[in-house]
Amino acid sequence: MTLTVDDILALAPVIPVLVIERVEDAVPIAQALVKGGLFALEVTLRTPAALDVIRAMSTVEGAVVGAGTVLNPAQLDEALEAGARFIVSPGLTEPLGQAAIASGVPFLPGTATAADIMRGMDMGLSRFKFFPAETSGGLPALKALAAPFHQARFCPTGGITAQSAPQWLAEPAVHCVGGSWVVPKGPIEVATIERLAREAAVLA
Ligand SMILES: O=C(O)C(=O)C[C@H](O)[C@H](O)COP(=O)(O)O
Repeated sequence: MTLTVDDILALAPVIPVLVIERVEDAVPIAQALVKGGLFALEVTLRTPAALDVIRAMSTVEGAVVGAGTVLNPAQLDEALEAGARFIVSPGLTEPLGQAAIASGVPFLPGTATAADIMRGMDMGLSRFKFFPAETSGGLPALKALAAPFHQARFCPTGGITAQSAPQWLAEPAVHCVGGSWVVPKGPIEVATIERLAREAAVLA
């Protein structure tokens, strides 16, 4: 099923940002996240295994697997080829933006300033990652940016925690938040991931 960017943002209040080193971890982690109630999974292209992780996670029923840290059209093509159903980028460049729009894939480019958002809107985009959320001024900055851009909606990411997420989610311009806290680095039990996902899925 083809989903729109709004469909993706509405799947759960939190998009887990995943940095997965070992492809054998992909399916158990995706199963735990889906079981916990998080369905849109952002696999960052930060590890050599990432494209195979996207392929493996895409076999898990209920998982909607996307690629993060997509920096250019070549990586966009690789991610799409691996089956990514949405694309997240830390920023917005003209080449990546044009290629993503031409492909039709739901695309969430990073923005941190009014000029970033205006560049995205010039391309016809209105859904953005706000990145890096906490160090770009946090919630006060997002509120100030959202005021003039009332059609824009955001998925703030970067420095957000289970504790701070509810304040972000209470902002009308925020559709969901992204964060790596659901799958912390290092060896971790799938039961813990499922519990963290379950807690994240009911944040509002
Ligand atoms: O990899 C990317 O594409 C990024 O843009 C960065 C990630 O979204 C953040 O690093 C997640 O932030 P934390 O939840 O603070 O770990």
